[in-house]
Amino acid sequence: MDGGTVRASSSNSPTNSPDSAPNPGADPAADPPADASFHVALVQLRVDPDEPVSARRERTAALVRAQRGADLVVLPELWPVGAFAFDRFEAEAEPARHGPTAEAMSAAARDAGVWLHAGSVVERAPGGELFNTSLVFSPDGELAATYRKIHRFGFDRGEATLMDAGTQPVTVPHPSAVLGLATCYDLRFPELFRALVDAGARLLVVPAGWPARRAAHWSLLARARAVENQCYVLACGTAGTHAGVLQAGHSAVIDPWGEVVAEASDTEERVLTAVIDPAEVGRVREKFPALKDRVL
Ligand SMILES: O=C(O)CCC(=O)C(=O)O
Repeated sequence: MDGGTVRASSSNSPTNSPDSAPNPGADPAADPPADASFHVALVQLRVDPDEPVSARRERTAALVRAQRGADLVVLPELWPVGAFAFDRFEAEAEPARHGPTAEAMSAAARDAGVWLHAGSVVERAPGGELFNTSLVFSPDGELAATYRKIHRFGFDRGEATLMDAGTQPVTVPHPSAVLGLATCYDLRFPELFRALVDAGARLLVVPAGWPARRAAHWSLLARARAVENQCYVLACGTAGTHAGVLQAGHSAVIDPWGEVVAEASDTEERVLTAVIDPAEVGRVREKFPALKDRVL
C-alpha cells in the first residue's frame, strides 16, 4: 500500500433476495434524519497474482479493521482470486456462507463494528455451479445479504462461460439508507439500477475489477447511474494488474446530483474515504423531481 488516502466530504434506501439473510436495523423505508453524516471507506485493493490468496485475505481483514468508525466499508469485485484469473476460479471457489472469505470478513466487520460490503467471491453453490457473489455483513458479523451478479462479463468467454447468472436484484436495509447492490459489468445495464431504485435504494454500491483500457466508461457510467437515479454511487475498483489486465482504479463516491465527492486519482492501492449525507437524496429528488416523470 502506498499510504495514499484521499479524503473528501459532501453536504450532501427492496427486500432481500431469496439468497439473502435477513438483517437487523432501523426501518429502511423511513427517510434518513436530515443532515446525517455517513462515513464511507472504499478500499481500492491491489490484487497481485504473486500474493497468496490467504495472505491477501489477512491483509484485507486488517484494512477493514482499520476502518473502525466508518458507517460502510466497501471492497472490490472478486478480490480474493482476481476478476480475470479465470484459471483459478474452480480452485478458489468457496461457499458464500462460512467459506474462508466469508469467515474472515465476518470477523473483520465484527471487530471493527462496521457494515461491510465485502466485494465478491467466486461462490460454489450447493449444486456445484459458480456465481460471482457479493457478501454484505452487519457490524455484528452476520451475513446480512448476498447478491449474485446478474450480468456476466466476457461475451463468449471468461466469467460468461464459467459462471451462472444471478436473477434477483438485491437491496440491503442499512439503518441509515437502503443500499442497492450491483457488480462491475452490471453498471452498463441501467434497468437493474431502476429496479433497485424502485425497491428503495438510495446508495448504489458497485464493486468492480474494471480494466484500465475502458476507464473512461467506468467514470462516465458511474456518474450517469447517480444522475439518472438521483442516488449516491459508491464505485469501488481494484488496483494493480492481475492476470495481465491492468485495472482502472479510480474508485469514486458520487452524489445524487452527479458531483464527484471523492475519487482515487490513480490505480494504486488506497483507501478512499468520504462523508456523505443520505438525506441529500430526498432533497435532490424533491427539488428536481425527474423520477416522478417516468412513463415506462
Ligand atoms: O464492462 C466493462 O468494460 C468491464 C466489465 C468487467 O470487467 C467485469 O464485469 O468483470
